[in-house]
Amino acid sequence: MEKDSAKISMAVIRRLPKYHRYLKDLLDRNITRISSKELSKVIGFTASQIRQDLNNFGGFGQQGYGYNVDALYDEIGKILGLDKTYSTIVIGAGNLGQAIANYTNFEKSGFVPKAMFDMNPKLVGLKIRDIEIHDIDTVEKFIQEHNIDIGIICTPGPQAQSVADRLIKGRIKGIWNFAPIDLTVPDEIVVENVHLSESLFTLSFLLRHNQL
Ligand SMILES: NC(=O)c1ccc[n+]([C@@H]2O[C@H](COP(=O)([O-])OP(=O)(O)OC[C@H]3O[C@@H](n4cnc5c(N)ncnc54)[C@H](O)[C@@H]3O)[C@@H](O)[C@H]2O)c1
Repeated sequence: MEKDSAKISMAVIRRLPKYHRYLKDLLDRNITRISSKELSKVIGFTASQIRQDLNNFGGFGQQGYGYNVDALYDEIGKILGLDKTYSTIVIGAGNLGQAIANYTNFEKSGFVPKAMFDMNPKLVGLKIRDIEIHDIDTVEKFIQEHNIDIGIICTPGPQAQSVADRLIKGRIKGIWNFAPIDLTVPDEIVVENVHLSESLFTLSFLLRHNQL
């Protein structure tokens, strides 16, 4: 039986996209069946970790057979919510916002960009691919009228909280935050931060300690 998803640890949830990515790779190589031991070799988690992780969602494996790669890929995709499509908007149409809007792979995974928003009047009215940049003052109305699920914050840090407040007022469901601040949001709003500098500084630490 599937456990209540609220009881599944974030550590397990954070590993699921990696399972999904490796399973896709196996499917691309026409590998349709794999044991937890073999999966462990390719993915780098222990076989017992893999069994434990997947048991959280009902197992999927069969003793003596292993995992059906196709079924497991589909199931993990469903658990991740990738069997649905999401409407997204990008706030901040600068370097990063434009790069995200130009990246068509998110759309292929079901994250459909509906609009961009900026406070700079020189950007308003322009398009990135076919995605129009709107005035930030219209964002709340746009979210409600187009039933937007996810707001992607690509503004500088000092503006990010006020942007998040506007998204929440428009009743956004989730925020993907690229600004280097921790947002304060109500419990029902889901936030996922991508703090690129923290990742870079971790690399810096590893480089430094590698050299000692
Ligand atoms: N560019 C990168 O590779 C990168 C890397 C790491 C982190 N980030 C973070 O991503 C964010 C964006 O970076 P960038 O390089 O794209 O900056 P940028 O200056 O090129 O773009 C920011 C855009 O946000 C707009 N903006 C500012 N305040 C706004 C508001 N209140 N409402 C709507 N729009 C507003 C600006 O007009 C501008 O167009 C920053 O927080 C930055 O720290 C960027």
